Amino acid sequence: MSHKAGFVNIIGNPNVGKSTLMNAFVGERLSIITSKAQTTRHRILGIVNGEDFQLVLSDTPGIIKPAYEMQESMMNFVKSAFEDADILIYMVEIGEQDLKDEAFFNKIVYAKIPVLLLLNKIDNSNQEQLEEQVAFWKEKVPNAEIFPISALQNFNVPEVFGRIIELLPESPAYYPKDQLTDKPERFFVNETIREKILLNYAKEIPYAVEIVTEEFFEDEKIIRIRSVIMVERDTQKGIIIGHKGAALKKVGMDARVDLEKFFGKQIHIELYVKVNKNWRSNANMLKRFGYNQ
Ligand SMILES: Nc1nc2c(ncn2[C@@H]2O[C@H](COP(=O)(O)OP(=O)(O)OP(=O)(O)O)[C@@H](O)[C@H]2O)c(=O)[nH]1
Repeated sequence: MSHKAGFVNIIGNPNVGKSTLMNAFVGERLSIITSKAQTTRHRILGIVNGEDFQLVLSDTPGIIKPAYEMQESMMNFVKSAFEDADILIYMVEIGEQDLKDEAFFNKIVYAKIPVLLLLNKIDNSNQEQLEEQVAFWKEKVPNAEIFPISALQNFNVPEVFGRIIELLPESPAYYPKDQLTDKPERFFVNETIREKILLNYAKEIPYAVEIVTEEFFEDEKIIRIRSVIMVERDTQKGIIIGHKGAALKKVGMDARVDLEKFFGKQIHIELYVKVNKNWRSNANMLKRFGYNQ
């Protein structure tokens, strides 16, 4: 049986309905994971698995609200939104006229991947307004397929989903399907730790790590987590640990704050650092998320 898989990047201003769309997709489909966890350059909104497909939806927060000061980082975000994805979803809401950033907007117009423009919240509009808006966006983004939708009311959402599946390239799954549905918590933990490493260290380090959560034990009150941060070289191990362990401790504390919010429970987290020269070659499935820089 042939299998399709790919990355769909959703961009759009805050509050246009990205999370609601994800939920609508889930309502339609099988297994799913949602998180606000951040990968290197994308925030994964969810993964939708079917027997013969896997759809990884992410957004690129840096685009709309530049959270990173360095110009270079911004450029990476820009690049990744258009080059790492197989399909680009540009989500707008009724009444919206433009992306705030004109240069960015032009990128959408010249994107080399298929662009689906979702005009959301049409339950808030009438026929006349809708027609006017569709005409407006057709002119603005001639390369896009336009779908008026209501993510909230699931209007036209199955059609969008079907079109995405059609457009997905033939590919094996990027994430192991059952493992993910079995142990999504570990995945969130890994991505949260990864994010904290990204924020706390100089640029070279984050790309050289892989996180493995070896223990995730939950009882009524507390979640106990033990994770290993794998690096390629001894020098990197030293940097991650830091003077008297201070740097690693900071990563653990920062991660704990986020994880407590996410899981709504007290978290106890232990972090270890190990040197494993070959992790990179074992991490194929994660390459597309920027591990291969
Ligand atoms: N009327 C209407 N409201 C919607 C629709 N889709 C989303 N909303 C509402 O719009 C608000 C924002 O929706 P979210 O899904 O959180 O938007 P988002 O793009 O994920 O927001 P950020 O995470 O801030 O970027 C919520 O109050 C939703 O209920 C829709 O189709 N119709």
